[in-house]
Amino acid sequence: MLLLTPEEMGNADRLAAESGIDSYGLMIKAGHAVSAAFLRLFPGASRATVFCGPGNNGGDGYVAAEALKAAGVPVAIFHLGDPEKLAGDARRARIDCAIESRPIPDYRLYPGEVVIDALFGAGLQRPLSDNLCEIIEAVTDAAVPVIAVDLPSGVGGLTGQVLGGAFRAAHTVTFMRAKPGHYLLPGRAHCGSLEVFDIGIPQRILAEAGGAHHLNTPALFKASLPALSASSHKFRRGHLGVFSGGPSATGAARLSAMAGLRAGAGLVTLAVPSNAALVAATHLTAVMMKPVSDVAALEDWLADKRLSAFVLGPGFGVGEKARTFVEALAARPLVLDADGITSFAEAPEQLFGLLAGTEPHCVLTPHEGEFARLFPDISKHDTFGKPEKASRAARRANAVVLYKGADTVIAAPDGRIAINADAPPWLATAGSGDVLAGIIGGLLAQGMPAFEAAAAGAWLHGDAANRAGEGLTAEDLPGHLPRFSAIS
Ligand SMILES: NC(=O)C1=CN([C@@H]2O[C@H](COP(=O)(O)OP(=O)(O)OC[C@H]3O[C@@H](n4cnc5c(N)ncnc54)[C@H](OP(=O)(O)O)[C@@H]3O)[C@@H](O)[C@H]2O)[C@H](O)CC1
Ligand SMILES: [K+]
Repeated sequence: MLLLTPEEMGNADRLAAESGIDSYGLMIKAGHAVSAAFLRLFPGASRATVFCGPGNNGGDGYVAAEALKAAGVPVAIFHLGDPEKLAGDARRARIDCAIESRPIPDYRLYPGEVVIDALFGAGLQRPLSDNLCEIIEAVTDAAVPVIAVDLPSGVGGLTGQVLGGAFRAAHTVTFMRAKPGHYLLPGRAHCGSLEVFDIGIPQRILAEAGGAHHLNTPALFKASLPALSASSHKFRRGHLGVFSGGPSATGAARLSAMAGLRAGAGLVTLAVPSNAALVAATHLTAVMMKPVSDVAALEDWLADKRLSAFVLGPGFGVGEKARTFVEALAARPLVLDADGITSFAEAPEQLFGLLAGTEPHCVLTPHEGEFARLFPDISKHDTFGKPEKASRAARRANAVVLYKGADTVIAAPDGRIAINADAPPWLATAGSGDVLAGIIGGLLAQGMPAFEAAAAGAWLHGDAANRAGEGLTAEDLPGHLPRFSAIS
C-alpha cells in the first residue's frame, strides 16, 4: 500500500492539473467527501463548526460547509488569516460558499456542535500559534467531536510529529492515498478512524509522484516469502545460527532460535559458549546446539556453507567478543540486534566498514536507545521523522534498518521505506524483540532478501501478537505465527 508524502501529493496535484484534470473539481470532491462523512457519522449534530485555514485545506472546508448547509445542517465558519488573501481554488471555494465567516478568535464552544478542521493539511509549515493551540485545547477539553480534513491540523503529514499542538480527530478524511503521518506516532493517535477517499487522480499519476513509502502489509513481501514445495528438504529450507550468551543468559537467544524455526528455517542451531552448553541443552529439543566459545571456533563452524543466516545480539553480552564475532559474520546474512548493536556504540564506523560495499544483507534492529548509540547525529535531528532517520541510517550502514517502536519503520539503503502500524500494545513485553530477531533470521536463512525479510518479520510478529491476544508472553509468539500460505 503506497503512502504519499505531502510533497509527493502536491506533485500528484500538479501532474493532475498538467494532464488537464480540473483542480477545482478535485477540491469539490474532497469537500463533498468531508460533508458526507459528517452526515454519516454525526447526523444529530446541532451545528457544523468549520475552521478554514489560509490554503487549499481551507478551500475543502468552504466546499464542505456549503454542502452541509445545502443538506440542512446549521453551519458556522471561522476563518484563519485574511480571507481576502485566499488564492486559486480556495478563493473560488470561498466565493462559491454563501455563508458569512467570522475570524477564528470569535469562536466560542457551542453545545452539540461537531468541528470540521480544515485549517492545515499538506501545507503545514511550522508550529501552530499559541492562540490556535488554545482553541484546539478548548475543543479537545470539551470533547467536541472533530472531523479532520486530510490531516488533523498540527500533525505533520511526513513525520507524524505534532507541531505545537494538534486536533484529536474522531475521523480523518484524506484523499487518494494515506500519508506517512497518518500511521507514524503520535500522528496516528490524532487521526481517529481514517478514510481514504478517491477524488479521481489517476493511479498512473500517483505512481509517478511517489514510491518510497509503503504501509507494511503482506503485498510488500508476500511474493518473496518462502514457499514450501513437495521437494522441500530441511537443508533447502536454510540453516539459521543463533548466538547465545553465557550460562545465565541463554534465554533470549533460545527465544530467537525457536522463532527462527517457526518462521520456517529448516535447521536452527544455538551457538553457545562451552560453559553454557549444559544449561542450554536442558532447554532445547528441535533446536540444535554447537559449542562456539571463541572466534577460532566460530571460523571453523563457518566453514559449513550450509549455514545460511545468523542472529547475534539477544543476551549475547556487550563487548569485544561481539565485535570480533560480527567481523567474522559480516559477509553473511545477519540480524544484528540488542547487545550486538550496543557493542559498536563506541565505534559505529567499524560496523559500517564491515558492512560496506556489498549487496545489503544485514538487518539492524535497534530500538530508540540502540539507534541513538549507533547513529547519534541522526537521532538528535528533531525535524527528521522516523522514516527519514531510519533511511539515513540504512544508507550509512549499508544495511536494512528496522527501527523498532509502536510505529516500527523498516528502511533499505536503496530508499524503500515500510511503516508497520498493526502491532498491538501488548507486544511491548520482555523477549518480544528476541522473537522478532529470530523470525527475521529464519526468513533470511530461507533466502529472503533483507528488506523483505525485515518487513515480513515485523508484520508476522504483530500478526502473531494479535492472534495471541492481550496478556501474551514472548514464548507464546512463535506458536501464533500464521501459515505463510494463509497470508493475504
Ligand atoms: N491532494 C489533493 O489532491 C488535493 C488536496 N486538496 C487540499 O489541499 C491541501 C493542501 O493545500 P495547501 O494550500 O498546499 O496547504 P494547506 O492548506 O494545508 O496550508 C497552507 C497554508 O497554511 C499556511 N500555514 C502553514 N503552516 C502554518 C502555521 N503553522 N500557522 C499559520 N499558517 C500556516 C501557509 O502559509 P505560508 O505562510 O507558510 O505560506 C499556507 O497559506 C490538502 O491538505 C487538501 O486538504 C484539494 O483541495 C483537493 C485536491
Ligand atoms: K486539517
